[in-house]
Amino acid sequence: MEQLLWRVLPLLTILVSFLVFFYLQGSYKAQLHPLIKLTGGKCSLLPHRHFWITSKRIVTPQGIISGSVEVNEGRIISVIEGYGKQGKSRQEEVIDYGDAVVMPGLIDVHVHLDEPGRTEWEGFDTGTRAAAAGGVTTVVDMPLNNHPTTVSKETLELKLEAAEDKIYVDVGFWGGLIPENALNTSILEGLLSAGVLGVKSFMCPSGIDDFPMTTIDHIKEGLSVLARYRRPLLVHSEIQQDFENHLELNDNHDPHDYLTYLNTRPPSWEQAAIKELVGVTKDTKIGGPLEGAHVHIVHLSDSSASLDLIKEAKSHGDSITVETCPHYLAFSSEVIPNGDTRFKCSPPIRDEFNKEKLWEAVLEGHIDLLSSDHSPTVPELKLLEEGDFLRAWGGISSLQFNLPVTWSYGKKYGLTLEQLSLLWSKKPATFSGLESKGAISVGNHADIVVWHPELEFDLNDDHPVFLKHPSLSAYMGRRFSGKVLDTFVRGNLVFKDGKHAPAACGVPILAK
Ligand SMILES: NC(=O)N[C@H]1NC(=O)NC1=O
Ligand SMILES: [Zn+2]
Ligand SMILES: [Zn+2]
Repeated sequence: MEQLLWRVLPLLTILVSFLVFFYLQGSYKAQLHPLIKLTGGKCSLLPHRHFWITSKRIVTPQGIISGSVEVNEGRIISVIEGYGKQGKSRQEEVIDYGDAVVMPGLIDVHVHLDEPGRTEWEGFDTGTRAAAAGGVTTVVDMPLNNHPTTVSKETLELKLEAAEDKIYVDVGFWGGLIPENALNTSILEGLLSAGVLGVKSFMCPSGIDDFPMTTIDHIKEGLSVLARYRRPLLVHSEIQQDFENHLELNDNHDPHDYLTYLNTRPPSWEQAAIKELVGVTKDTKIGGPLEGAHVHIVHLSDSSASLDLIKEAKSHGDSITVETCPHYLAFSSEVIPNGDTRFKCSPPIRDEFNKEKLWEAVLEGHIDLLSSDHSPTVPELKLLEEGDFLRAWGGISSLQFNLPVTWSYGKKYGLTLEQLSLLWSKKPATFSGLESKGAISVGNHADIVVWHPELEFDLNDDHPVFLKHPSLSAYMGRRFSGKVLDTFVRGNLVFKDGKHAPAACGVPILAK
C-alpha cells in the first residue's frame, strides 16, 4: 500500500502542477462570472429546470443533427443523436420542435442600449426584449450614446445599476477608450479591472460630446494596457479626409439625395483609418511588443481596399478581426429612397458592387463575424419628415431582425446554417471571451434559439415588433424568411410565440 502511495504521489504532484498551470493561464484571459440566477417562477415560460429540446435540425459544432439537447440547471448536459430518443425523459419534459431549427442563441457584440441617460432612445428593458424576440441571447453593450459614457470604473458601475432587473438576455459591456483614459492609464486599468470585456474607440467624431475621438497615438497607449489584460480594442475605423472632390460628383448637394450623404464619407475614410491601425497591429504578433493586444474593426462597409489591408495584416499573423452588419449586406445605395433617413449610418451603405464583394468576403471567411450596430434614436432626431440625410442621426435600428435579415439575403448567396451560426454565435463568443457560450455543446450555457428558416413573414404592423421605435427600422415593410419561435437564455424560456417571460432574468457579464 505504502509502495503504491509513493508511486502515485509524484504523479499526483505533476497532475496538480499541470492543473494549477492551466488555471493560471486561463485566469490571464477574460474569465466571466455571471451570477447565474436560478430558473423558476417568473424567469421562464417553462416550469421545468431539467428538460429536453428535440428537433430534426440541431446545429452543433459537429454539423446538423437530428436528436435532442438535454438541459439541466441552465446548462447543456447532453446532446443525443436520433430524433425521438430522449432516454429516460418524461413526456412533459420534452419539447418537440419537429423540423424547426435549434441553434445556439445569437451573440450580438455591437449594440447601443443607451442607458443610463438616453432611455428615450433605447434602454435595457426594451433593447433586451427586442434581443430575446430575435433569438439574440447575449448582447455586448457599447460605451456610448448612454450618458455618461462608459469610460471609467464609476461609469461602468452606473451602467450595472441601471441594468439591474431590466435585462431579458445576458449583457456584457465594452468600455470606451478616449484621450482622457488613454493618457491616464490608471483610469483605463480601473475600467478593465471592473469588468468591461474590452474597449472601443472612434477615429472620427462619434456624434456624442462626451465620447471624443482618439488618434493612433492614443490607440497605441490603449493597446499597451490591453495587451496586459488580453482584451480587445474595437475601433470605429473612419478618418475624415478632405472630401471636396467627392462633393463634386453630385453637384446639386441636395441633402435629401442619399448620394449626397454617401459622397461625404467615401471608402478612403475607412481605408485611411485601417491603414493606420495595421501599422500598429504588426506589433500584436506572437513575440511582438504588443502581444496579447487585439484590434477589431467594427462595421466594415468598404469591401475593397480596406478589406485588402485587413486580409494582408491577417496573413502576417497580426491579431486583428473584422465585423460587418446586416444592413451592409441587405441594402445598396441604389435602393435607398430619396429622403429615407432610416438608412443613414456610418460608414455609409455603399453601392451594389461593394455589397456583392462584401458577401463574397463573408462566405470566404474574411469577415470574422456579424453584429447589428443597433443604434436607434428618437424619431425627431432621425428627421423622418424632413428627410435630410446630412442632419439626421446616423444609426440603424435592427436588433430584433438580425436572424431573418441575414438569412433571407444570405441564402441567395448560398449561406449555410452552419456558417450563419459561426458568424452570429461561435465567432462572437470567442472574440468577446465568452467561453461557455456560442455553441450547442455539453457544458455550455443553454442559450438557444428555435426558428423556422422557411417560414415567411411580412414585417408590418401585424408582426410583433419589440423595437422601441419600430418606425425607425430600415427593415419595416419588407418580407423575410426565418421566423424566430422560441428563445432560451441559460435554460430559461425567455421568449415564446411572441410573448416574454414575466421577469427579466438576464445577467450582467463581467470579465475578471
Ligand atoms: N454613436 C453611434 O451610435 N454611432 C453609430 N451609428 C452609426 O451609424 N455608426 C456608428 O458608429
Ligand atoms: Zn461606429
Ligand atoms: Zn456602433
